[in-house]
Amino acid sequence: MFKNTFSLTDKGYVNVIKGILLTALHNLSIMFPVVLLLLLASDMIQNYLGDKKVSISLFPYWGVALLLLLLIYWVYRWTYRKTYVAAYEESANTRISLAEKIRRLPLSYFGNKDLSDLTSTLMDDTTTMEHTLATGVCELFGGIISSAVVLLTLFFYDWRMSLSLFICLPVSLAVLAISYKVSSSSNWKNRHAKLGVSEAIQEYLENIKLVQTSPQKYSYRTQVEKRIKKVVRTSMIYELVMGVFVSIAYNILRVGLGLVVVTGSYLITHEKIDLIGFLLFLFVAARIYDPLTTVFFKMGEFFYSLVSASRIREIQDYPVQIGDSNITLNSYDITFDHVYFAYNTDTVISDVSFVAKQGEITALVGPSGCGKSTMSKLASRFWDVSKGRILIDGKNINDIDPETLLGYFSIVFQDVVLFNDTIYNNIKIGKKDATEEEIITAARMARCEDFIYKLPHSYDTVIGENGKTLSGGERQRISIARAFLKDAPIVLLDEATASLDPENETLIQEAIGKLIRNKTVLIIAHRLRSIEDCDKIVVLKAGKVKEVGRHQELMESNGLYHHLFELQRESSAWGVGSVKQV
Ligand SMILES: Nc1ncnc2c1ncn2[C@@H]1O[C@H](COP(=O)(O)OP(=O)(O)OP(=O)(O)O)[C@@H](O)[C@H]1O
Repeated sequence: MFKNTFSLTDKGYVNVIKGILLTALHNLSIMFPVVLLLLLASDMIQNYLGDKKVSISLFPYWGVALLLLLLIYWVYRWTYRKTYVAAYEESANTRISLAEKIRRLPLSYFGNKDLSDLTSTLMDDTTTMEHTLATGVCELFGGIISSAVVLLTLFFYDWRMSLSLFICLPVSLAVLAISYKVSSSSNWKNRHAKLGVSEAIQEYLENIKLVQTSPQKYSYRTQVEKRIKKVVRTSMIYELVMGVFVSIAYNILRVGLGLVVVTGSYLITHEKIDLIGFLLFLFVAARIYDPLTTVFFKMGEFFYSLVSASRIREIQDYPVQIGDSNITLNSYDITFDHVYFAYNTDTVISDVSFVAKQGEITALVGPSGCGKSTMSKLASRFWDVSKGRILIDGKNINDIDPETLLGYFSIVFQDVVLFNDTIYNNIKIGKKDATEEEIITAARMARCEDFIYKLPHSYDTVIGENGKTLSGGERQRISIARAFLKDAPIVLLDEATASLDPENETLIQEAIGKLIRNKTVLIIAHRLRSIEDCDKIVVLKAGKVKEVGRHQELMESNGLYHHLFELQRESSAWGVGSVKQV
């Protein structure tokens, strides 16, 4: 429960428990000097009030004080290391485990999540937890334990005064518990408002070119400003709610001291305790809640961190796609067997059945939005089918571990993803243990060398965030080089040559011809001319198979394919000049 609440790793949980116990020990150790002072004061007063006035030797007190100083220093050092160092370690471990988990999450998870939301969990939420673990959690629970130990000890000394002191602690903690319930919704609202700002700023920056040229640019800025103001508003409400409750809880705690004075005075007047005993109790009582009162004022932060913990937990608990990693595939026909799929509730693929055979090129064509890319993503288990089966080598891909399955695929998508790294490393992603020679050969086959050698450091040139220093065609060629390097038995090409100029397109198509020899190839291309020679063409419309056949058969059947082909033929004759002529 505790581990879950703070979203701790196994190691972090053990460290936090140690941190709590050490903090309690530290709190108790700092009580010892108070006791020592009280003993000295008691000695002196008794000596002063006694018949024989003998001066007391301070030597033993100095000795004990020195020992206590060493003890406190040692306990503090130990506590500091356990709480702070363990908190930093825990946040590093949490980030690593989250990143690993995010890597294994199905794409369906990202459909409902914004990138800035995930970044915020990885960076902000883990930092919040780090801060709370280092300061709040150990201090709060350590403070409760040390206060309980001292209260218990005081009970043996005088149960009546202890009771008056103790009675306020549970009330005060109850007020804090209520404050948690009451502030919870404003806490979440505040967090959503902050996320809204990150999203708006990210969108603003990503689309800065469009924003600058748009007549609406001031309205974009106003939207960001509005969201920032919302954060201010929700933060103030949250702080206000917490401020009211925390000050009530704090004052209730302090009422305990007043009750001790009243009870003590009563007991003295009825000669049930002596004055020195009373003063001694009062000194200890005044210090007993010190560790707790510091934490009380951090309660807002503490509750805020619970939201972070629950956001971290949401990712950690999200189910990942499972499957057997020991399954091996020996042949690579892909069979789509009555496949259905919906992204959310809208079905985008309905009852699709066909076979993409090994050694053949199967093309998926159809109007925009008909589900071509979705089919290729289903084949590689980026998403799981809602109904039906996809089989490779007769095995249902849902039974195969996604990473193992992807090992059999080379994929070139329309939207290329590149890392802010060298060209060399960006190509190497295709094959972890590739040799330099293999990388250079793959780059050459994908026609990358034409531009690589023009770059200042050729293969060692760093290409910026998502390859922003390269053109669309150059980026595409790097992703094709990756596919060459991987040389997997199944190849998915989703508009792989879409951003290439005609000269490069022809050259790369030749190279792709070599790449796909004797493999299972699923190709998506809008330009129907480029798939005329495919072994099988599957024509989709609104997520359903309309026609299947070779180019010539489909043209002769005079159906959707024929219609699309004719449309493209007409549009290829179209040019800006033709508008003028109309
Ligand atoms: N991540 C997603 N979440 C929700 N709906 C999606 C998602 N991706 C695609 N869709 C919807 O699914 C349908 C099929 O999309 P898909 O990208 O497969 O079509 P496509 O035929 O490849 O289109 P295009 O030729 O324009 O690339 C479309 O209606 C699209 O709006």
